[in-house]
Amino acid sequence: MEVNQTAFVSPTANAPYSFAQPLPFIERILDQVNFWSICLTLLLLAVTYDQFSYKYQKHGIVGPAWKMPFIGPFLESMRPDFRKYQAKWDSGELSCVSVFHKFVIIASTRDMARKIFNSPAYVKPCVVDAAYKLLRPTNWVFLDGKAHVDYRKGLNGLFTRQALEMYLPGQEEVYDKYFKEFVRISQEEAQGQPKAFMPVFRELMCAVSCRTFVGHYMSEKVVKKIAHDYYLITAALELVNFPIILPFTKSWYGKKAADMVLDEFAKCSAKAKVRMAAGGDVTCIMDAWIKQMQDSTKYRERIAKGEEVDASEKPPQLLRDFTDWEISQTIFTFLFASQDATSSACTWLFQLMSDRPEWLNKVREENLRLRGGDRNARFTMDLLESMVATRAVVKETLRYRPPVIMVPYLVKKDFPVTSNFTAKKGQMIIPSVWPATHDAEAYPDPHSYDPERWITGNADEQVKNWLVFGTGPHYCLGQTYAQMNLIAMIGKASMFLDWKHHPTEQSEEIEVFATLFPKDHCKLVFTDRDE
Ligand code: HEM
Repeated sequence: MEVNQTAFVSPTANAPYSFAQPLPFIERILDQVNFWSICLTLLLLAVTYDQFSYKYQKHGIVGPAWKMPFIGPFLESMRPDFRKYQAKWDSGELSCVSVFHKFVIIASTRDMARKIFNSPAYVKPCVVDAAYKLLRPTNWVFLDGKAHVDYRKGLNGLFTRQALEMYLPGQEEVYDKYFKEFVRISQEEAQGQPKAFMPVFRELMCAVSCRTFVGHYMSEKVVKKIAHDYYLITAALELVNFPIILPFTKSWYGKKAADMVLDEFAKCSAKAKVRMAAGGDVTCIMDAWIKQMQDSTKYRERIAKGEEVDASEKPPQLLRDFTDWEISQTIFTFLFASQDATSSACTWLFQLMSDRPEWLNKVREENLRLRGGDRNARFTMDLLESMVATRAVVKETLRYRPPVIMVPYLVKKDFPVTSNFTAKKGQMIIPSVWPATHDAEAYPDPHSYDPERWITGNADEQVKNWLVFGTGPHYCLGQTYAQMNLIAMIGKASMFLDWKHHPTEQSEEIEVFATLFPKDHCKLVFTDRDE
């Protein structure tokens, strides 16, 4: 055959080609393949992978045998049930759940919790999933190692005894106003009937925090708006959220509320800078911080000019200048850290004091006695620090109903938690607080409320179990402030108010709304107390 070498065809390409015939059974399968069967197969493979990955990660610790495909107990975590947490703590010193892509390890015992709090080489706080989005990933609380230690050092000066004393008048002003409001709400709005006061306490705590953090730079109207919208932020704080923020979901509303709060704090910062530069006195945390920055700048300028500056004039911490936005982010972490925890403690305190009138009487007697019988004598640190019964009542409330029951951490490198279990990088690991504060060895009869253990007992010696404010490099920065504030509040309330708790079947049941609250939200009636 003659081959035309100039033709654009190749003999092989032109050759008739026939597919090899598949085996009959493969032919039958191929006949049945369609879009849906491919999808179903992929889904089954993904479910199998999800289950096996969970089983593999769980190796060596307690947890459900299988997980609900992909979402795990996500729906349950949207309605947290305290009894389920308790069941988890009781199930073993390490247990687990897997929600979406996140494998979560729960450490129950005191020693296991302490080990995690004190292992900064392996873990760093992650608060909860949504926190990165609300507080912003650049926020200082997510700093790690030396960067965190250095940043925190710059904030320590805001919580010294001397600094806390300067914030007391602002706090007292808020209590004066809100105690009148409690009586008005009970008598006018509720017409003398029991009313759930938990939302009012949340507003009170938000107002106290805002006054302490940003003084009078924020109007009362804005404080009320923040107190109201803060609910949306708390509601967004589920342990693990849907991975992206979808419009009109809790995370979406929470983020909008957080943006509003950040904007307001940034405005306060701008105002505080002007006032402090003009020589204003320190009335709040923002003032104290900005003053330190401005003092540092002045000191540096003097040194740069070659001036001889006496060592005593050097500010205790030399700070750089922070922008309004940076200041706002940091002040927001204070509100974020305090709002739910102090509201929880405040609600339980009012409930417990009414239910234990013998302790309320001791608090009242102590507060009047230490003020020389004059209930109008103002707060001082000396006064607050000299209270024995009032301190015991606050400490016992925090032990009996620790507001923060667990603190989520992120594993940043493989962490050999026990000899047969290693938490893997990227997993969440959660030291628990509740079991440590309800440990019968440290606190005999742990489920009874007994402030006496802080007076004649040895509760103060149980430092290893006192995890209410965490421990390790991230322990609560505001712990002294928080306790002093609660002592001041309940002491003053005892002298100016009478209140009656109307218990319901749910008063002793615990609701988890980021922190712990009585399920019926604490039904009270307030009346004025005569001198
Ligand atoms: C009863 C009230 C409070 C409780 C029970 C509480 C509890 C806690 C706990 C358990 C932690 C985690 C500690 C850790 O990971 O080791 C924490 C951290 C923190 N708390 Fe509090 N807190 C309270 C009030 C406050 C207040 C009023 C402020 C601020 C004024 C505050 C500021 C902070 C900050 C900034 C952190 C993070 C510290 C860091 O990462 O270095 N807290 N708190």
